[in-house]
Amino acid sequence: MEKIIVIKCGGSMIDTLSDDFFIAIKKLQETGFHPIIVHGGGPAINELLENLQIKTEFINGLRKTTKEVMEVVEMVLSGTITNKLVRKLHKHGISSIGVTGSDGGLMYAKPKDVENLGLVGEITRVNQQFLLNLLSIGMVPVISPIAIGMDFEDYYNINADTAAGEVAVAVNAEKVIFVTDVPGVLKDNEIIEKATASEILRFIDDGIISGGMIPKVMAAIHSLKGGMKEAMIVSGHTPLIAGENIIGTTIKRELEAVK
Ligand SMILES: Nc1ncnc2c1ncn2[C@@H]1O[C@H](COP(=O)(O)OP(=O)(O)O)[C@@H](O)[C@H]1O
Ligand SMILES: CC(=O)N[C@@H](CCC(=O)OP(=O)(O)O)C(=O)O
Repeated sequence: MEKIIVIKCGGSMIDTLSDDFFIAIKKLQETGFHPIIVHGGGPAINELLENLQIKTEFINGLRKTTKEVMEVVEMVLSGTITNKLVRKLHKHGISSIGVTGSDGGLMYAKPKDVENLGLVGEITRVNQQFLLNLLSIGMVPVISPIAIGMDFEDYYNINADTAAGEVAVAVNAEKVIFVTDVPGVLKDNEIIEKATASEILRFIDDGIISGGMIPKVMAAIHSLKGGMKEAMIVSGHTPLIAGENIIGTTIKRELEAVK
């Protein structure tokens, strides 16, 4: 299937997404694109953990996930946030369906580093056909980044940027767009409009890119290596289909970027 766009909605801005965002998704569909949404929800998970007085900590941008934390992560991501997004999409006339890694065996994972990160997973397989089937009937899949273990019992917390990158590679997407709370990758408060993978890696080394921006750019680089043409990082307040004038950071493969 052609013209698949993976859109990752960061938890940092899910509650402030404007009608324009959903109108843009509708327009994408009307112009022949097949959007897939992968969502995060870090801030909402933090809030519920705090209310429940469960301690949480991040190691290199990943949440150390005990069994107790995992229950909250699944509750917030696959319960509250997926359904919130699906309702908003339907309100804007977009047929959508919320799925987690368990649905249709969508995403399998193995532990990334049990000792230090507990139930944080590394995706081992994405069921591409399941997603293509949903797209072929005009559905927008809204994916919660929880994956299942090969034993069908364990389940894992996946960083949503990483999940979006893996989904993009699996369905051979044209593009992945990371929608977040900043207007792109910033350097000295200015948006870096275009960058290659190697420039991005240098920005990480130099400390220009840090924290939550790291999994985004790493997922972008992973999907470019997997064959995708370009990845973008944009603000949730930027109209997604402003064509050539879309404001944000575009990351391309090396050869294309120098053209
Ligand atoms: N160079 C950079 N440019 C822009 N944002 C950056 C940069 N380095 C670190 N960040 C941080 O990354 C954050 C976005 O990541 P994150 O908070 O995880 O958002 P989301 O919930 O959308 O995934 C920004 O709010 C900013 O604090
Ligand atoms: C392993 C890991 O860190 N998982 C994330 C999943 C949600 C997420 O990635 O949300 P954002 O996109 O809002 O950051 C977490 O537990 O917060």
